[in-house]
Amino acid sequence: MSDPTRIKELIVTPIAFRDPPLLNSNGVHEPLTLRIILQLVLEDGTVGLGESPGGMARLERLEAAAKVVAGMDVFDTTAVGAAIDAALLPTVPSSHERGWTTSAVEVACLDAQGKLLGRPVSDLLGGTVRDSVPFAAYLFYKWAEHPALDGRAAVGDDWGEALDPAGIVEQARLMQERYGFRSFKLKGGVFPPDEEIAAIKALAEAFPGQPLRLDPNTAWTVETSRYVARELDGVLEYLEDPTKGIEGMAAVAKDAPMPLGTNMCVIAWEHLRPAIEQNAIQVLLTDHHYWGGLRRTRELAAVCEAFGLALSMHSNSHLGISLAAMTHVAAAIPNLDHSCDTHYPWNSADDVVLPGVLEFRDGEVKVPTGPGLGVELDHEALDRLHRLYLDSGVRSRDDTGYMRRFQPDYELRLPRW
Ligand SMILES: O=C([O-])C(=O)C[C@H](O)[C@@H](O)C(=O)[O-]
Ligand SMILES: [Mg+2]
Repeated sequence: MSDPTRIKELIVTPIAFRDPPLLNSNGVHEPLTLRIILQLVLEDGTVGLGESPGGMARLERLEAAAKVVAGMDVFDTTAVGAAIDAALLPTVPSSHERGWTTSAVEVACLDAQGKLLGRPVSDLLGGTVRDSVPFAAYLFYKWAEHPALDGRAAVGDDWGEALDPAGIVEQARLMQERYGFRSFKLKGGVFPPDEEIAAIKALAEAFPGQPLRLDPNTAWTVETSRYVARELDGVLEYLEDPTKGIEGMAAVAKDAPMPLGTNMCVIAWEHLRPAIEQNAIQVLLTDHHYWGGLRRTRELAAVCEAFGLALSMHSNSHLGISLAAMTHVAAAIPNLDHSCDTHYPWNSADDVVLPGVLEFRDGEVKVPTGPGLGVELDHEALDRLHRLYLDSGVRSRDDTGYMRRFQPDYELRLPRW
């Protein structure tokens, strides 16, 4: 007799979807970005959903994971994670890298468990401490459109250009109008620091009292970071990854007047000890996609609480399965001190989940109450975006290479200033 909680198969589907020309310290987002959608099918036909960042390496690892999880019990997530980890170990020495794979599969397991039990994933994480989760508007310098290229016409969007303080304030107003966000993060590291300081000051004037953050993704030296921190004293709730590495961040933190946050220098369990010992960071941006999944993220929150680190949440270009997972875990973490990052407004037009559940009201997403993640797969959208993946030929993210198509002398330099 078949056992309903046994995993029958893991279906791994790479997809591509539209992305605006968002600028960062590495270059510019390409017209298409990649994710991988997981359908974990149980013997009884229950399907658990997962979503992972894309790219060939991640796809191959998830396909390898699919081979080892078949036949395992969906409630045995520790064993599922260990089996995947062991399968990847010979070819993927980095535990952080292996974590991307185990995390995506854990979310699919939890979604399936919730569906079997008729309970939301947040219940499986210990229950909610908030009914809705606050997110920040994620502001980017951006071009008005993807320029015409290789016979392809230019691709515009309804956000417009943002290349100076006025453009950033206008984008923030649109974000607030459309989604009600009450805090703002600016992706920096694009223009000389004084221009980005001016943009933050313009936001502070336009949105008095609303929390602001700036994240140049290590585009600055220690000296430049100290200068920016001084200039933005009293203006930022935290400054994110101004410079590279735990030592560099510790040097900046010594006299920065605001907390420093990271999703770059503390990305694995072994980074916590040196970062805490050196007081390199005061805010950790967690991300269940690489911290081992939703349960490990909950555990990470407890570690942060023990050591007095504040907690925020990182995001990359993502769709609704990830947003649902982020919302469930954020709802279950008592010490979530800051609104979470999300790229969702930039990509939601191409979602793979049916509309109606994940909506931003006053900058918050209500925690889904349906079984599992509470979202339903849009099979038509999945097929369409998988075909787009196959036809596009895009197989990895290359912000720098894409920038060079328009500025051949563009150099990736970190720190740049
Ligand atoms: O907080 C962050 O560092 C990010 O969101 C990383 C992303 O890759 C962001 O820089 C982007 O999408 O360009
Ligand atoms: Mg960051």
